Amino acid sequence: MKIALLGYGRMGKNIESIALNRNHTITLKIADANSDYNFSDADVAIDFSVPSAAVNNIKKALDAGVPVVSGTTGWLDKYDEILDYCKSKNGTFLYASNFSLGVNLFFELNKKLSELMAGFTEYSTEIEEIHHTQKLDAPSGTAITLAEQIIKFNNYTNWTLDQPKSNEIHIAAKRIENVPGTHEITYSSEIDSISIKHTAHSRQGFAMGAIIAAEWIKDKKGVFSMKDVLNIG
Ligand SMILES: NC(=O)C1=CN([C@@H]2O[C@H](COP(=O)(O)OP(=O)(O)OC[C@H]3O[C@@H](n4cnc5c(N)ncnc54)[C@H](O)[C@@H]3O)[C@@H](O)[C@H]2O)C=CC1
Ligand SMILES: O=C(O)C1=N[C@H](C(=O)O)C[C@H](O)C1
Repeated sequence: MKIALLGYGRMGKNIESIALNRNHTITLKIADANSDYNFSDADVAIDFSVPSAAVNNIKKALDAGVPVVSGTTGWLDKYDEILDYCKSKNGTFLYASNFSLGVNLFFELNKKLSELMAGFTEYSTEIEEIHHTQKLDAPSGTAITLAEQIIKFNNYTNWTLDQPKSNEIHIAAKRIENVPGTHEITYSSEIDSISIKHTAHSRQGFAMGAIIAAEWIKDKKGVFSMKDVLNIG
C-alpha cells in the first residue's frame, strides 16, 4: 500500500516505521502548510497533524480522490463540514479520537458502565486525562469521546474543564512530561468510588490502529469509524 503521511511528527514517524515493517511504502510526507500536496499514486492518506491543519489536509486528500484516515484531535467542530465534503466528492473518510485497540475496547466498557450507573444519582462522574506537555489541545479527543458516551446514557448535558455544575461532567486535563496517554473515569459517592482506567505504554497502539484502519479503508467508499474496522460494540 502506498501511504501519504499528512503530518510528520511523533505519530507520523511511528506510523512510518510500522508501515515499512508491514511492507507498505511512504510516497508523500507533509510536515507544514507550504508543502507540495502531490498525492500521485497514493492509495491512502493518514493525517496526524495539528488542529489548525487537519481540515485542509483532509480536503486536499479528498480532492485528489485519496481515502483519508485522520487521528488529529482538536478540530471536531468542523466534523460535519468534512462529512459533507467527503460525500460531495464521493470520497472515503475515517476519523477516530483514538486508534488503539485497547482504547476502543475501553470505549465499550465505558458505555456499559455508564448505562449501569445511569439510575444511581448519588454518584458524580469525573474523567481524568494525562498527556505529554507538547500536546496542543485540551481536553484530549479521547476524553471528549468518553464524555459524549456518558452523556448519552446519564443525566449529564455537557462536559467542562472548569468547576462542574450538577449537570456537567468534569474533565481534569493534566500535562506531564513523556506520558503517551492515560484516561480514567471515576464515579464517586460519599460511600465509595468506582474507576476504570486505560494507560497507553507507548504510541505503538495508536500507530498500529491507524495503519490497520488504512489497510481496511483503502478500497472502500463512504464514512467509517473504528467500530467498523474492529467489528466491536
Ligand atoms: N487518534 C489517535 O489515536 C491519536 C491522535 N493523536 C493526535 O494526532 C495529532 C498529532 O500528534 P503528534 O504526532 O503527537 O504531534 P506532533 O506535534 O509531534 O506532530 C504534528 C506534526 O504536524 C505537522 N504540521 C504542522 N503544520 C502542518 C500542516 N499545515 N500540514 C501538515 N502537517 C503540519 C508538524 O510539523 C508536526 O510534524 C494531535 O492532534 C494528537 O492529538 C495523537 C496520538 C494518537
Ligand atoms: O496527543 C496525543 O498524544 C494523543 N492524542 C489523542 C487524544 O487527544 O485523545 C489520543 C491519545 O490519547 C494521544
